[in-house]
Amino acid sequence: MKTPVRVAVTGAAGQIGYSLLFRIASGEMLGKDQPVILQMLELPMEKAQAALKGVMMELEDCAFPLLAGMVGTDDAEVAFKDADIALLVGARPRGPGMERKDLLLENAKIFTAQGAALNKVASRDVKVLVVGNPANTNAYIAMKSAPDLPAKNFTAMLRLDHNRALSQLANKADVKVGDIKKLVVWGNHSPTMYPDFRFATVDGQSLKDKVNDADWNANEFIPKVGKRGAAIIEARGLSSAASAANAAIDHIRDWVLGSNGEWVTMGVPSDGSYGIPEGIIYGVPVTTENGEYTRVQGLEIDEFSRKAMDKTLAELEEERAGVAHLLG
Ligand SMILES: NC(=O)C1=CN([C@@H]2O[C@H](COP(=O)(O)OP(=O)(O)OC[C@H]3O[C@@H](n4cnc5c(N)ncnc54)[C@H](O)[C@@H]3O)[C@@H](O)[C@H]2O)C=CC1
Ligand SMILES: O=C([O-])CC(=O)C(=O)O
Repeated sequence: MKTPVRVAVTGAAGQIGYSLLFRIASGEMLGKDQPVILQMLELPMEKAQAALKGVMMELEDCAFPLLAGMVGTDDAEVAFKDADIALLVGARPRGPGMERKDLLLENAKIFTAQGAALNKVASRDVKVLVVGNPANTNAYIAMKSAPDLPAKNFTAMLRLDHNRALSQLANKADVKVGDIKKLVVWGNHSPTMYPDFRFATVDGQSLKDKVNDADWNANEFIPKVGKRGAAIIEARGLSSAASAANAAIDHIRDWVLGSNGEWVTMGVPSDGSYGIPEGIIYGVPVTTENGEYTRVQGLEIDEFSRKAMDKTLAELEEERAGVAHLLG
């Protein structure tokens, strides 16, 4: 039997938490032979703690053989103690008519405190995925608040956007979603993101050539992927939860277990490539192996793409400036 992996999940009693925890405990994230200990954080409020207790009772009732232990707490330093993986989900979600950056200042405080707690007590190799919005800038805040941890361990979730783009492309080109390779979503998890299928292939053939519709790309595909979160809120009255949890599982699974040479999109601190200033958490294509991600380098950036990538970068720089005063 393998040593259990400690997985911290914040916002554990929320909608995404409810879709996420059971799948982690069943082995869908780290493998069917990997025991896990769930370390769950919720707000120090009676209602949130009671809801967390209920979730833990249900986890118990599933009798998951891989669930080697559970902790439920309102103290970040307890939740993050020796954590190998930290899924930072807990934050206020947006409602109708809001943009994700409207949540910036409200949610920023959470990520300064949680970054500091991770810095103090988590495993030095902790892999952090920020889901709470605005995800890229929250990941940046957590990273800056954890100076003793490697910056590369802080990532933001662009995988839901990547998966959304895959499905739209599969429909348009009438191909199987699983056959599409080499897709990327550049930038911020916001409507400025740039889903880019210029390099994508299906069975080794160019997907761009197959689609061959620049108007659809610019005027339907890109805005549809960018605004999908809002469309879900409009339809459901609540923001995406099951698909967000699914993307979080995809992100961590690939980071830990490897992507077998396939490209996946992760929001990671920039190394300066593609004209993205160092440190900005920006969606880029990566491959993953042995628990590490490697950027896909050297892709050609044409004029249309440069413009789109600069636009989403400008938004991230604006968000960063908006929280600079919190980072001392
Ligand atoms: N990056 C992405 O692709 C996506 C991000 N999101 C974001 O994920 C976040 C969570 O969404 P939902 O689960 O739908 O919201 P929710 O409101 O159902 O759950 C959030 C939970 O977090 C808890 N919480 C709030 N502050 C906390 C703190 N400081 N520490 C611990 N727990 C805390 C709340 O009590 C609540 O139970 C939101 O910010 C949402 O916008 C949602 C979908 C996709
Ligand atoms: O749109 C939202 O606020 C929730 C989210 O991030 C998404 O579904 O992409």
